[in-house]
Amino acid sequence: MNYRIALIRGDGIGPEVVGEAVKVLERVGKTFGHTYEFVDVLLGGCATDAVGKSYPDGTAEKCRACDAVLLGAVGGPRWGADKPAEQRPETALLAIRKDLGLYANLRPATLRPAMIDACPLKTETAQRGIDLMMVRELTGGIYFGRREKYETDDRGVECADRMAYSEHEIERIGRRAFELSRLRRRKVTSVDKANVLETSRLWRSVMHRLAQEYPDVAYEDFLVDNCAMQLVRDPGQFDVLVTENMFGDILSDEASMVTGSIGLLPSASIGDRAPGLYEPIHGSAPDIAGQDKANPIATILSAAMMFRYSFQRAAEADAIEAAVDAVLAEGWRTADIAEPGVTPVGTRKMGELICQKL
Ligand SMILES: NC(=O)c1ccc[n+]([C@@H]2O[C@H](COP(=O)([O-])OP(=O)(O)OC[C@H]3O[C@@H](n4cnc5c(N)ncnc54)[C@H](O)[C@@H]3O)[C@@H](O)[C@H]2O)c1
Ligand SMILES: CC(C)[C@H](C(=O)O)[C@@H](O)C(=O)O
Ligand SMILES: [Mg+2]
Repeated sequence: MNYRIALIRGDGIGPEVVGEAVKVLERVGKTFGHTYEFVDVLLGGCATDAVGKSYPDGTAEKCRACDAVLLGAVGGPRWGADKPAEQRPETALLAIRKDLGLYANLRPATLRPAMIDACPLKTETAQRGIDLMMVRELTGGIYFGRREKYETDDRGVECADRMAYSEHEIERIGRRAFELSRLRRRKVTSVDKANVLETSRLWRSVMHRLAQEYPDVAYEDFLVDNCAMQLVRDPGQFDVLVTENMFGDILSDEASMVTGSIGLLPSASIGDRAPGLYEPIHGSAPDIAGQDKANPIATILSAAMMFRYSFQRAAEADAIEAAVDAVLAEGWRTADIAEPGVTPVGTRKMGELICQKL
C-alpha cells in the first residue's frame, strides 16, 4: 500500500521523536511492502514563529488529505500563557483535535515485560501486570467550554471555565469504550465525579444505560479521586477506563509513570472518519530538547497504533511492538528509563536499534 501521512513534528523534542518514528515506518515499509508520502504540516510554536499563528490557515484541510497524522509534541516556554491565544501551541492542538472530529483518545498503559523492574510500585503489584486502555473524551468538557475573565466589585478579577457535556458526546465515547473492551478483557470502568458535578451525573446515567446494552461486559463506576489512588495501589484491576477530557489527561500521565516512564506511552485520537491522529502522550519536554536524550518509544508505538487503528494492519503493529520489546529485553535504555549504573543510549540510537529488529 501507499500511505499518505501528515507529519506534525512540532516543538521541543517533537522533531527528534518523530524523526525516529519515521525511520521505523520506512523500515516497516521495506519489510511489508508499503510506501509513504510524508506531508510536513506546520503546527505549534514553530508555526507561530514562522507565520504568526500556531494553527495556520488550511492546516485541517492538509491533514484531511492524508490517511493519518503523526504528531510529536507542541509547546514550550517561549510561547507561554502570556501570549495571545492564537499564538499558543496548545490552542492549535485543541483546534486540530476538534476540527478533525477526534473525540476518542485511546491511551494504552502497558507494563512491558522488560520494564517490570522500572515500575515504581511494589514488586508483587508490578508482577501482576498492567494492561489498561484509557479512553479519554477529547473534544468536549472544560477544554472547550466558554472562558471568561472579568472584574468583580468585591473580589477583584475572576475567571471561569465552563464544563459542559451533552448526552450525545457521552454516548459516543461510551460506545467506543464498550466496543474496545470486547476486544480485550470485557471490563469497563467509568471515571467521574458524580458526587459533585452535574456533568458527571449525566455521564454516569448515560454509561449505565449503555452498560445494559453490553451485558457481556463487566461495568463499574469509580470516582476520579479514588481512581487516581487505585492506579497506584492496584492498576492491574483495570481493563478499559473511560473518562472525560481533563480527568483523562491527568490520569493518563499517572498511568504512564506506573508503567515506567511518560516516554513510553503512545496514543491514538480517532473519530468517525479518517484521518486519525497519533501522538505520544508526553509533551515537548523543553528541559531535554535538542540533546538527543528523549525517549522515542512513545512516538514509535504511536506509529504502531496508526497501523492498527487507521490502516487495519495488525501484523505491522505487532511487529513494531515486538521490536520495541526485543530492544528493551536486551537492556537498552534511554535516560528516562535507565536504572542507576546503566549507561543510557540517545534518541537516535534507540530508533536505530528498534529498526534493526524489524
Ligand atoms: N501533545 C502535546 O503536544 C503535549 C502534551 C503534553 C504537554 N505539552 C506541552 O509540552 C510543554 C512541556 O510540558 P511539561 O513539561 O508539563 O510536560 P512534558 O511531558 O513535556 O515533560 C514532563 C517531564 O517528562 C519528561 N519527558 C517527557 N517526554 C519524554 C520523553 N519522550 N523522553 C524522556 N523524558 C520525557 C520531560 O523531560 C519532563 O521532565 C508544555 O508547553 C505543554 O503544554 C504538549
Ligand atoms: C498540551 C495539552 C493541551 C494536552 C492536553 O491536555 O490534552 C496534553 O497534555 C496531552 O495530554 O495531550
Ligand atoms: Mg497531558
